[in-house]
Amino acid sequence: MAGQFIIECCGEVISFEEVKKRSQAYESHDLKDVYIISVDGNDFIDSTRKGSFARFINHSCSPNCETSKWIVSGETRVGIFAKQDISVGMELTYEYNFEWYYWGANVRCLCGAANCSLFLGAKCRRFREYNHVWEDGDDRYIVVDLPVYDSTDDESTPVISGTSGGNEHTKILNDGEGSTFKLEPTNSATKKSQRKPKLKALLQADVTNTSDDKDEDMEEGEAT
Ligand SMILES: C[S@@+](CC[C@H](N)C(=O)[O-])C[C@H]1O[C@@H](n2cnc3c(N)ncnc32)[C@H](O)[C@@H]1O
Repeated sequence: MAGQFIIECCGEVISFEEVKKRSQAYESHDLKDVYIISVDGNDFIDSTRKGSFARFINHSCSPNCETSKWIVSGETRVGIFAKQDISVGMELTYEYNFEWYYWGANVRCLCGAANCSLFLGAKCRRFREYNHVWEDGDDRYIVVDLPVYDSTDDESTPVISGTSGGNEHTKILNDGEGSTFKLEPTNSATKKSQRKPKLKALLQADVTNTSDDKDEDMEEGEAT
């Protein structure tokens, strides 16, 4: 049912400084998936090593769920809520609003939506600045020669530091732009000089709906 609470995003609550350290560590372990959500730019939820099942929800450009921040007993919590009626067996998805803090391999979006942006984070400013060339008098982008990571290439789940079921993350930030655009693969000679891929993007909860002082129990307990 639309508006229904589904699950809380739980994990380790960490600072941006810690996000940077962990992102580098995850990168060094060749962990490609991102499991870090920005709560407010200061606090981040990292569910790479521990967290709720929300960590397994994939992104879609046409999602059936959305994230929402709630203040519960003075503490900011992030929940996943249904945007529409969802039938049993349907995959849950939400819009990641990926943002890039560092340049890295681009992740091809596999959501399959008609309005798909083709790459995770394709709407954010840094992605566009790095990957696209503006055409004169045109507001479209041209995708240049990009390293692409396809998450379906991963056959096994990485293990981090002796923990089981480890996953990877890096970071994010919302773009706040939300413009629609078209991407055109090309081998254009206008390609920018290739920068060495370092870290990748982070993902942030869509925090458009903050509900204050709701003493709602979101069932999953406190973030660890
Ligand atoms: C929070 S995890 C989602 C769960 C992850 N797919 C898993 O199996 O553990 C986020 C990562 O999943 C992958 N992912 C999520 N949505 C995707 C999409 N629409 N297209 C491609 N990869 C996606 C990306 O690698 C992303 O960094």
